[in-house]
Amino acid sequence: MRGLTQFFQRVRTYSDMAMSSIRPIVISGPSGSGKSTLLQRLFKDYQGCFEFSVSHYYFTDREKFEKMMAEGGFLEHAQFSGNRYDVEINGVKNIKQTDFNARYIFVQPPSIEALEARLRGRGTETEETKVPGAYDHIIVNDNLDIAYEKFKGILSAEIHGVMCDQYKKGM
Ligand SMILES: Nc1ncnc2c1ncn2[C@@H]1O[C@H](COP(=O)(O)OP(=O)(O)OP(=O)(O)O)[C@@H](O)[C@H]1O
Repeated sequence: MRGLTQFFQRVRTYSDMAMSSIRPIVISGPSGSGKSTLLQRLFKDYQGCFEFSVSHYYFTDREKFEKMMAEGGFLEHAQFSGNRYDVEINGVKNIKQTDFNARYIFVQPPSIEALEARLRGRGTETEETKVPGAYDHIIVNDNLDIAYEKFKGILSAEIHGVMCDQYKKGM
C-alpha cells in the first residue's frame, strides 16, 4: 500500500513554512485511485509552485535519526520492525499529531465499495486511509478532468498565494 503522498507548496526551510503559514498538503487514497495522476498534472501546470516532501530513508543510524526526530526535523516518521523510518504507513495519523496544520485530501475511486472490499481482503489499508471523515476534502476520481478541476479548486489559495506569483494572472 502506498496510498499517501505528502507535498508542499514550495518552501526552502521549515522556518519559511512557519513564517508564511504555508500548510503541507497530504493526499491519500487507495492504490490506483489516481493520486499520482492528479499530482503530475498539478506539478506540470504549476511548475516550481509545489514540491514533494522529501523522504529520509537511507544510511542514517538510529542515534542520528532520533536526534533529528528530537529536533523536529521530520514531518512524520514511523517505527517499522523495530527500526525507525519515515514511511508512509500511518502517515496521516502521524502528521495529525504534529503542529503543521496540514490539509488532508482523499482521492476516491468511483466504486469505493468494490475497491474497499478488495483492499480489506488484502489487509493492507489502515483505518485512517479508509475513513473519509478524517479528511478535509474528498475527490471522487471518475472523470479525470472533473477530478482535476476539483483538486485545483481545493488548492486555489495556494495557487493564488505568494509562492505561485507567476500563475496568478491566468486564474
Ligand atoms: N479518472 C481516471 N480514469 C481512468 N483512469 C485513471 C483515472 N485517474 C487515474 N487513472 C489511471 O489509473 C492508474 C492509477 O493511477 P495512479 O498511478 O495515479 O494512482 P495512485 O493513487 O497514485 O496509486 P499508488 O498509490 O499505487 O501510487 C494509472 O494508470 C492512471 O493513468
